[in-house]
Amino acid sequence: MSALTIFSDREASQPVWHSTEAEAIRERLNAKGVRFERWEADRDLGENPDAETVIKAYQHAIDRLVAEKGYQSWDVISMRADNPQKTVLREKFLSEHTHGEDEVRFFVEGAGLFCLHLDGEILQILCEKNDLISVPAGTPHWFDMGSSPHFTAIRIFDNQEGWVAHFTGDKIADAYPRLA
Ligand SMILES: CSCCC(=O)/C(O)=C/O
Ligand SMILES: [Fe+2]
Ligand code: NI
Repeated sequence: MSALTIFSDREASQPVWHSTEAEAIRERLNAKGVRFERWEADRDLGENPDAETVIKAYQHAIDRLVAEKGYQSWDVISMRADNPQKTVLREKFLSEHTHGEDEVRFFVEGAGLFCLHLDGEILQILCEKNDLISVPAGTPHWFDMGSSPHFTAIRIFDNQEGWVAHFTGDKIADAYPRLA
């Protein structure tokens, strides 16, 4: 179940707000400029879909975002617990970073934890299948796929280069809860 848990960025041991209600999550995130919507990820992708299969199945959703926002490129990130790169990739995304563009992700399988560092708060969003999230450009954030990752997400970019991150060097992520 999608969830939002909010902490102060100075106190990692006690959340100040928590909800699993999609509408409450949406309102709270929208107030911070973060887009959060529940879309329909209803296509059968099989057990371990390749990128082409995922793109083909969700071209209609990509087209909708492109028409709305003029995005220029997209790719698919898919992780499973047996991926030999899982620990390296988990560590990479666990380092606080920013992007020069909105981070737009549509979860079509599984789940992952986005953590945004905004206005003195840490917003932890447990995104799951059906969730569309767009984190504003320049927002410091990290992402935890967990020790047994299982998710597939479509990433949509407003440039041709794809994923480019700027690591902040801040170790704040180490203090906050992770995905089990
Ligand atoms: C669900 S996409 C996660 C990886 C990624 O692209 C990113 O930028 C995390 O912050
Ligand atoms: Fe990111
Ligand atoms: Ni699956």
